[in-house]
Amino acid sequence: MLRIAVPNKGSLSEPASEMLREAGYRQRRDTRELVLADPDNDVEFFFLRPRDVAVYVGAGTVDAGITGRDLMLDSGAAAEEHLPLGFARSTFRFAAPQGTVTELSQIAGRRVATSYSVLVGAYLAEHGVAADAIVHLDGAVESSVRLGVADVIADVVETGTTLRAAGLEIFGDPILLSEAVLIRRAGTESHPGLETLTRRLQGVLTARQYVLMDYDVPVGLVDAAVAITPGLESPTVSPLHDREWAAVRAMVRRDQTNKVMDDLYDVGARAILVTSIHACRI
Ligand SMILES: Nc1ncnc2c1ncn2[C@@H]1O[C@H](COP(=O)(O)OP(=O)(O)OP(=O)(O)O)[C@@H](O)[C@H]1O
Ligand SMILES: O=P(O)(O)OC[C@H]1O[C@H](OP(=O)(O)OP(=O)(O)O)[C@H](O)[C@@H]1O
Ligand SMILES: [Mg+2]
Repeated sequence: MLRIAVPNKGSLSEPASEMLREAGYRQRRDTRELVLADPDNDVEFFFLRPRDVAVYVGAGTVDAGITGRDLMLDSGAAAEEHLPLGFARSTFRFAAPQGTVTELSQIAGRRVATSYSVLVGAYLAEHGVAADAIVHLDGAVESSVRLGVADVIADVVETGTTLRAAGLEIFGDPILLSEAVLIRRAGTESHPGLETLTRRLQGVLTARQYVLMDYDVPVGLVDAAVAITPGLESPTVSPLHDREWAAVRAMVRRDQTNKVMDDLYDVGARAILVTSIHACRI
């Protein structure tokens, strides 16, 4: 039985469960459920605080877990990234009141508030900057400067709305680019069930990232069209009843759909159809 830790709250929780559901696993209906068995798939899910997921994975009491890259690194647990999952993307950055601090070295002698003390401590040490103190807070870190417990913050930034509202401005390079990741215990043999889970999640990622494109093209223009839609391996080219024309089917990146259709039309393709991929195994 594969044991998987899943965030029970916060911004990772809902998309993580949604992705597992799309991958064919049972997920809880009631957000208060802490454990859920999925006997058909020989899997057991443990719903844990996002910050604790890496701790359990590092201790080896669960085989894998979903958490944020930033949370995993901050935990200091013996866990490693197994598969990036493409949601909960954020950057982790320093910020300060407009015009007060503009570069990393100026953190020397100042107080830094953060919920990610380990991550920030390691980053400052690596860059040879000695802060006056790292003030550990649980959340709402953006208010710490106004309330006088810190001079600078280090926090998760997505749209920047929260920072702006607090009158803060980012400075320095991003400390980290984060997203949700599937993690496993560092340096261990992979559980056979983990390989199935990984393939299923990769299938979900592919189905989200790609569409299926079908079109007809004159036989003499197949090579030009296929150069625009090379697919993942090689596109399918089938004869049509009208021997002058061929039908082509290829996977295309979802975010390039319209540009690819324009280019295909320009080389002479017609009847271009786009279909979503419901599920796949690559
Ligand atoms: N606004 C956001 N946009 C994208 N990702 C985010 C955002 N806020 C947090 N995250 C990411 O989500 C993960 C966990 O953060 P989240 O804030 O959900 O946990 P939490 O702070 O424990 O929950 P809560 O804020 O509900 O107490 C981290 O990996 C973080 O980078
Ligand atoms: O750049 P933005 O799009 O504004 O998003 C970033 C904010 O979102 C998260 O806060 P959350 O709501 O999780 O509150 P918390 O700080 O108490 O964890 C994060 O900690 C930032 O404060
Ligand atoms: Mg939060």
